[in-house]
Amino acid sequence: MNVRDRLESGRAVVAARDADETPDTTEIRRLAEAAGYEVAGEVTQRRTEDLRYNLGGGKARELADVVAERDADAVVFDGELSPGQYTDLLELFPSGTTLTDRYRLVLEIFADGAGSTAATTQVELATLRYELPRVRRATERSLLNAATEKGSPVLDMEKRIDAMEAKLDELTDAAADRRARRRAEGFDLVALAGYTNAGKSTLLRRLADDFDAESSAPSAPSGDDSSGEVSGDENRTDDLAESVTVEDRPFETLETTTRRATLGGRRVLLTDTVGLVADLPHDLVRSFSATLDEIGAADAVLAVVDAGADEERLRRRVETTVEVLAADATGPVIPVMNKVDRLDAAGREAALEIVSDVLAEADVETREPVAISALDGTGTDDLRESVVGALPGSTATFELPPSGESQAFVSWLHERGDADVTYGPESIEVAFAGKPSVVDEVERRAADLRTDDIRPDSTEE
Ligand SMILES: Nc1nc2c(ncn2[C@@H]2O[C@H](COP(=O)(O)OP(=O)(O)OP(=O)(O)O)[C@@H](O)[C@H]2O)c(=O)[nH]1
Ligand SMILES: [Mg+2]
Repeated sequence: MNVRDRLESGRAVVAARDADETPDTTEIRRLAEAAGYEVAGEVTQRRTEDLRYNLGGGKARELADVVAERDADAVVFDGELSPGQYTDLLELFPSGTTLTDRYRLVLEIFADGAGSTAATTQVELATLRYELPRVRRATERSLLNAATEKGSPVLDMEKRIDAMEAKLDELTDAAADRRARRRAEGFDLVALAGYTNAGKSTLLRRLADDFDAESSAPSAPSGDDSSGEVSGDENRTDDLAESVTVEDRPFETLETTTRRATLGGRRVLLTDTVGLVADLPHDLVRSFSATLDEIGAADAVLAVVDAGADEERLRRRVETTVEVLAADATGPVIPVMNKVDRLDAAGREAALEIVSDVLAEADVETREPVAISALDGTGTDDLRESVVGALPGSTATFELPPSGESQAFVSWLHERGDADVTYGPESIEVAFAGKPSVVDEVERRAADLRTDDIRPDSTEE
């Protein structure tokens, strides 16, 4: 879904304030562009927050002048504005100017790009949750007893929020059922998580079975199911309505998407998730529950970071990612340092140090970081190995009688995990490694084939 290519939100002046240093506007500019604004100028200030305007009064008036000079339609503010600051700033600007803070900007991007019911509902819910306290305050100010009065805007919003939460619960339950089904079919679930623009979708394409990583289009035909569902049919993937697009801009991916991958003989479902961004109120992140659910349900999580980012950004982005993972991930986390094609040995070393540093402080179960380039494939074999090592696994060795039935069983084994098969004159010897639940089933089926020589040696990891 690339509605945003056609979207034009007008000309915007970007404003940013930071108490400790001159604000860096790179990210807010890129977010503004992703929301369809043409950035026509910027005003920044280093000072503590002014209660009235957020910026100092003089700076706020300077901002108004720049808006007029540049003939801008909008101001994009890098931060969260209180309802009062929002109103007072707007009053300074030429009439007709719109004002968007960081939070609303992200909501705008999502509102413009969200396609599926779940994503649209999540955006609407996040917007309502954001507006509710503001409307409540405004209503209180106008002396309406909003909470009790029938038909009041507050009551109305509360009802809509309840309805949307119920709708989302249903969708969430359906997604959970789907994951349970996939697990029962022997799939491991792996989620790709990380800061926006880190290269998650590029990596998904690199690892998935049905993509040629070099091409920009999926190699399998598109179906019309946008739910992220993967077909139970062994041979094809049915969820390609949303193509996995890669773009050098924040929030290119606005929905979770799942693809099939085979890693070390294991059948894995890889889920690409919505990117994270720093400095958003927690409940907005919470609103994108599909992403958090996928992270929470995954047997392993790949935490993708752009290792090419400068030190300060890298640290901030890893911190943002780790914060979310610490709250939601239950499986082991593999830090993936992507884009190392942009770094020399010293750069890689420096990036590794920062990543390890942040991870050491974090309350998550992590594995060794793996350095890769999703773009040129460097390190992706190591990553595959690391993922397989992080997945819950056990092994079993057994012999089968040389029969047609055993043959069919062996083909089945190859689809369920890593089967090492040796054909002898009297028997077929098999060493199998895979998901514990699959290994249990394998042992049962092998026993049914009347082998009397089953020697399971379970090695839980
Ligand atoms: N040099 C280099 N660029 C990369 C690599 N991986 C991804 N990129 C580029 O980084 C940009 C973002 O890649 P995406 O895969 O869209 O990133 P994402 O994490 O899915 O981003 P969102 O969906 O926006 O959160 C694109 O321009 C990619 O071509 C890499 O290994 N090396
Ligand atoms: Mg993406």
